[in-house]
Amino acid sequence: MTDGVRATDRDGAPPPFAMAGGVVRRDGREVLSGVDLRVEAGDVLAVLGPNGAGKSTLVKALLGLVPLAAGRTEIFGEPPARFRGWQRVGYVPQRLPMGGGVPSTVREVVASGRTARRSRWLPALVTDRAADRAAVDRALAAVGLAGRARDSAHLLSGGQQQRVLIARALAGEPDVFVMDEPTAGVDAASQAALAATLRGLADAGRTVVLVAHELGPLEPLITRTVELEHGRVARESAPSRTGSTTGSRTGSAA
Ligand SMILES: Nc1ncnc2c1ncn2[C@@H]1O[C@H](COP(=O)(O)OP(=O)(O)OP(=O)(O)O)[C@@H](O)[C@H]1O
Repeated sequence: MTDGVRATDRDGAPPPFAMAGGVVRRDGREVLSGVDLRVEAGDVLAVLGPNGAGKSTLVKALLGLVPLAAGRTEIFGEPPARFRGWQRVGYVPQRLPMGGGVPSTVREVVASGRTARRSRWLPALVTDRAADRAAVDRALAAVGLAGRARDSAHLLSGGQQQRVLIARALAGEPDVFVMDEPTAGVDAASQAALAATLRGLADAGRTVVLVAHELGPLEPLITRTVELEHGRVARESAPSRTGSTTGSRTGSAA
């Protein structure tokens, strides 16, 4: 492989994410320093590291939500600015964004995960609307919030809001999930439920990138880990599908 960005997988398809020499500066300070990272289809990758190491910045940069000051990154072979397949990517941010002062119900937030699947120009067909409703119902059930669908999302606890955001991503039925600390502030039972959901996604061949401080019950699902320190990849390991670590190395990710 000569170029971390351009290389393709065995089928010739570009990988979900490929970053080469990624640098991000915030307030004139380098918070991501020359990160090389390829995420292959089917990876369940955990991005680990201490507070402030750059984990959230890395996943936002992979998605093009923060610009690179140097280096390159691609989503399914396209730079984020040219990428058009957003229905293939589900992002679970750390917090529920506060939108415009209009309270949204849990169902409305989860249903917004379907938006990228719809045409901007054509009205939704009746069959599309039925598929949307069914996907939203499945997503709500998967995170145990079916009974809270009509509640205001902003009045839920932090852990429940996190589950709403996970459901929003599930509702979009994407190929790739990017989750920023999906277990932060979530009780043990909800973490176990999330682990079961992730197991289903992994078994279905979905790609998952998740940021975590502690893996907890998610640990057995993780196929790769990347550990950041001070904005650099300090360690990379490749635990097996069953979660036991098969190897690790120190240095920059390839
Ligand atoms: N919008 C911003 N403006 C300025 N600095 C920022 C901004 N966002 C993040 N930073 C800084 O970038 C560095 C990396 O932050 P980031 O949130 O990516 O780390 P993290 O590893 O995800 O931390 P945590 O585990 O606490 O969420 C930190 O020093 C942080 O203060």
